[in-house]
Amino acid sequence: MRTPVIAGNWKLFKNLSETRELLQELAPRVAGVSGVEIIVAPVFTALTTAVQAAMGTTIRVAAQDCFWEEEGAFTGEVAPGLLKDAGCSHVIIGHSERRQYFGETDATVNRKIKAACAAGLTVLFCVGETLAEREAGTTFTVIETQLRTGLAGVTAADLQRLIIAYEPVWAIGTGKTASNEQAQEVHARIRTLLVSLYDQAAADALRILYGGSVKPENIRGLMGQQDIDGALVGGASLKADSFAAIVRFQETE
Ligand SMILES: O=C(CO)COP(=O)(O)O
Repeated sequence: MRTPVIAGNWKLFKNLSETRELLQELAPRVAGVSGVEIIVAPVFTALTTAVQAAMGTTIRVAAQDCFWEEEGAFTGEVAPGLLKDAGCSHVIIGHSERRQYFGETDATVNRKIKAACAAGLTVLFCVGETLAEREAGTTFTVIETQLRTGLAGVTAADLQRLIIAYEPVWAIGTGKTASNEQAQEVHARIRTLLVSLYDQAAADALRILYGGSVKPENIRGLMGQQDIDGALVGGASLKADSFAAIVRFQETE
């Protein structure tokens, strides 16, 4: 049985007081939910505030990116060990917005994943195709390359520190969710690839989240799919009510 994961990627939203406020609103709304891992990913400057606000709850805190070196002359970067030191348990790596706007490549994603695992963080490794790639019929080729390169040198032991998030770029912030079937198809193929890269047991244990316009209204259908083990939520994670409703997907009608 894979424990579902519901993660909120707050992107570049929420200052310190808003971070505190959102977590104070969220905590009572998700208290008592068992069997779901809950993660929020605020901006770097709000991480320690979030860690403090989440103390005593089951909510875990993720960073939205990290660097691959632990220290050195790398102005502006944040090391995985520093995230751990700040109280983060998770880090998002390879989000399509970093690939699109900040020059993230499969090779840098790979270095970051290995460094984050070595620092003892759990990685939310994002993959996904653009609309042009889907329309050209290359969805799975693109994702396979992202996975093969991203996971190069990632050991079976490291894999236990990994969660994959499939986020079709065309579904992010557009209100267009992949259909349950479209998402399931890609998730199943990701799992099959993991069997060939590792083994059946490792692939069976790994959580694969879906991301892209996830809302309280569509989470249940997505979670009903065999290979969908949770969600990476953007917009709907910025409000306590909608994020809590997604976390409580087992209870919605
Ligand atoms: O990018 C996402 C999460 O990382 C998805 O964002 P939306 O839920 O706003 O589409």
